[in-house]
Amino acid sequence: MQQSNAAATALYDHAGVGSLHNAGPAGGDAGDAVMARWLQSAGLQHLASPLASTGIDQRLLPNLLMQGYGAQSTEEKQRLFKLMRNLNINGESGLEPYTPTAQNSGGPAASDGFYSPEFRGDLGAGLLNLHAMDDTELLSEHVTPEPFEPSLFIPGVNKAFENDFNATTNWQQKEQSDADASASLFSANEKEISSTRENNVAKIKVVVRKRPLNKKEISRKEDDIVTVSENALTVHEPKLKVDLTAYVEKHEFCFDAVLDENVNNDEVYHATVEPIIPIIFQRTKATCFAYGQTGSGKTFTMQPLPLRAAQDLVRFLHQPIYRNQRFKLWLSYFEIYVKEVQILQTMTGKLGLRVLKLIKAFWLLRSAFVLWTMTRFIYHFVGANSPKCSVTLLLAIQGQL
Ligand SMILES: Nc1ncnc2c1ncn2[C@@H]1O[C@H](COP(=O)(O)OP(=O)(O)OP(=O)(O)O)[C@@H](O)[C@H]1O
Repeated sequence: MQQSNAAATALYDHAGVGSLHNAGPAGGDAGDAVMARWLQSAGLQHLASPLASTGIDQRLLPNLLMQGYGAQSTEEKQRLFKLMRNLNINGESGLEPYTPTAQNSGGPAASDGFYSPEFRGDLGAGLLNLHAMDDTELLSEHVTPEPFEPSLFIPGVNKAFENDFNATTNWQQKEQSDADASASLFSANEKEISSTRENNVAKIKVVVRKRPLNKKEISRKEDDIVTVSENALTVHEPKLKVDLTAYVEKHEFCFDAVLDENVNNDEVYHATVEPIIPIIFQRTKATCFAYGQTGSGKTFTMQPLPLRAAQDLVRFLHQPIYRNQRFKLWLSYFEIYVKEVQILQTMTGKLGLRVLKLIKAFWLLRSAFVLWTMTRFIYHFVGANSPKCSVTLLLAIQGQL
């Protein structure tokens, strides 16, 4: 490596005195000599003479080399690749940046040379500097979690969403109170915050749940390629460079919440459905659905949610504040299979409540069936081409879209 750097430096130095690139399109003796020394440094001197005899524009030679011109074996191609990388095309190796010398300042401009943008452009087609690639290009934009509006009636129920909201608004309140202790100003500010809150209520909350590797995947010794941190998950995608070295490309995605493989179904309920139950009592519509590849855990995740939601709904209906508001509980099951919607059962009022208690035992089986068909439907129309990933998306929607 040391050797090839030295050769690259030689090539670089010669650029200043008009050797390789200043030799013009037809090349020159000095340019040939530098090229030969450079190739020799990697034990590839045998590639120099065929190239020199071609009469090809010297500036195209590195590009041709990278395309395999002259090199026979994979090992030779790999050596060429390393050699080219050490040329510091992107200014990232140990070489100093090119500064035009007094000698060349009067001659052809540096921009015409080996390191010129024009030349780099030529190299670009054949030389892909993977080390210079910026993985962050693949990062999604940072998404600031937007909470649901907490219920006005049942403080404390919207724990998860309220925590999110408090995190974003606490600093505003603190700054304001520090700056001005005046109660009237504070209350004006509170009004402002409250109106901002009303205008900025997120209508959709997206939660991702990662499932653990299953027995089959473990027995096949598959890697767990998803890691979770706070509200982001990273997919570690194994890839191969052009020189066949393995590397891992990271793709990071942000969501309102990301639940790792250790969370239980109760925690899923707390993070997704529980906060939207009180919202229903504000006469707002709420929906929760799951999306994900087959086997990613949609049924496992969704199955316990309707029962938990029904328990909370009944509990709310019995609270004094709602008891006299003539709320009706109306349950219906329907199956969506391909293009057909079939209503399985509908119940209203007190009958609904009574039947709800009776069917508790059958609830799990029935909801699993309905959710299974629903998710199959969603998968069929939306997810057929999605990449394999062991995560389930839970979309908790409040209000009318
Ligand atoms: N978080 C989890 N923890 C433990 N096991 C899980 C988890 N999520 C899913 N599983 C298991 O993974 C398997 C597949 O899950 P599930 O049937 O829910 O997937 P699915 O997305 O509904 O698949 P399909 O779309 O084919 O119906 C099941 O055996 C389930 O028990």
